[in-house]
Amino acid sequence: AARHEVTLWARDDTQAAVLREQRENRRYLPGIGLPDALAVAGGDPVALAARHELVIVATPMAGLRGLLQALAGCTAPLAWLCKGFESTGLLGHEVQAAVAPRLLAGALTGPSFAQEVARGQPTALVAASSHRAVREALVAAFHGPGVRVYANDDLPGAEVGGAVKNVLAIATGLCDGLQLGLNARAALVTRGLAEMTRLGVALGGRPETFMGLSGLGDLVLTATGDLSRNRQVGLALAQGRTLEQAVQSLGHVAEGVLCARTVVERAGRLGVQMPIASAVVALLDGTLRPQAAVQALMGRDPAAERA
Ligand SMILES: NC(=O)C1=CN([C@@H]2O[C@H](COP(=O)(O)OP(=O)(O)OC[C@H]3O[C@@H](n4cnc5c(N)ncnc54)[C@H](O)[C@@H]3O)[C@@H](O)[C@H]2O)C=CC1
Ligand SMILES: O=C(CO)COP(=O)(O)O
Repeated sequence: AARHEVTLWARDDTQAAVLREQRENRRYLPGIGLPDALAVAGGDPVALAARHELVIVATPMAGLRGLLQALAGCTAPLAWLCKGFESTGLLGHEVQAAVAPRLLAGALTGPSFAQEVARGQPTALVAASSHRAVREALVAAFHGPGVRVYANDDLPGAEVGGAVKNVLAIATGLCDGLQLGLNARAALVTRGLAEMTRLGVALGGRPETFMGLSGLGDLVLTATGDLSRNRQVGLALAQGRTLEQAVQSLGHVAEGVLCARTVVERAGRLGVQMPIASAVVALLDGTLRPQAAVQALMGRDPAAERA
């Protein structure tokens, strides 16, 4: 908003009025004032999008389909921020191909806790899209003193990284909550990266994407940073809380909880092995206790180290 004319759109008109009056999102981003220059609107998103040069969709995965459907005729470049698989089993670009194939679209992703971005702390992101116009619009809008934006045309790879790291952050939260040690955490992150890469390549991503900001970068941030909601779920489960309690006390979306099963099912259909993600599914289901999950992962047969 310091460099461009920006409108924040809220799907609920009452909420838009509250944001306009309080200049703060007290429920979801407390303590961070909205810049004076930022306009806040409710109403029709289609008419609003038609008056802007770039559209950013900042819903959870569950809200992406509806908004893309509404904005299907939009001619401005559009990018979503959500990271996960939809409950149908689709990634964001697959949802878009189904409901709004003509959009010039992509994802803005990478290691970026919202609170730190909002405070202007240094952050590096990835503008992922097969469309050059989208990559360039995202770099032009966001690249600046506080944010570096790298362009990548591998949208499937960037999306798999953002989705799978959430599931792996639940595992590392559990690992740390159970005090299994720093060796165990490093092993989980590294072998988790191998799982992410295997699935991502099978879904059309390029191997090097997983070594970049949207893969390794976001995995390191989310698996080790206590601001992560997915990691917090793992920590809460380690304290003996039920999944319901862990999710309720969070008060925010934890996409890894919602898509862990989908990740493992899609991997299964492609013949991709994901032992850590599978253990997370069993832990979330309550069919495996944490100690049994550790034994199961450590008891696997020896294997050659490769992705
Ligand atoms: N918070 C963070 O640091 C980051 C979050 N993300 C991703 O962005 C997405 C949203 O995350 P947050 O805003 O942090 O979650 P949040 O739980 O803090 O806020 C969710 C927001 O989405 C709205 N919402 C909920 N269901 C909706 C629906 N069906 N349709 C439209 N809007 C809906 C809520 O009213 C609320 O404003 C997630 O996919 C998350 O993985 C990505 C990068 C960083
Ligand atoms: O994606 C994120 C940081 O890049 C936020 O992760 P959480 O959703 O686990 O908080």
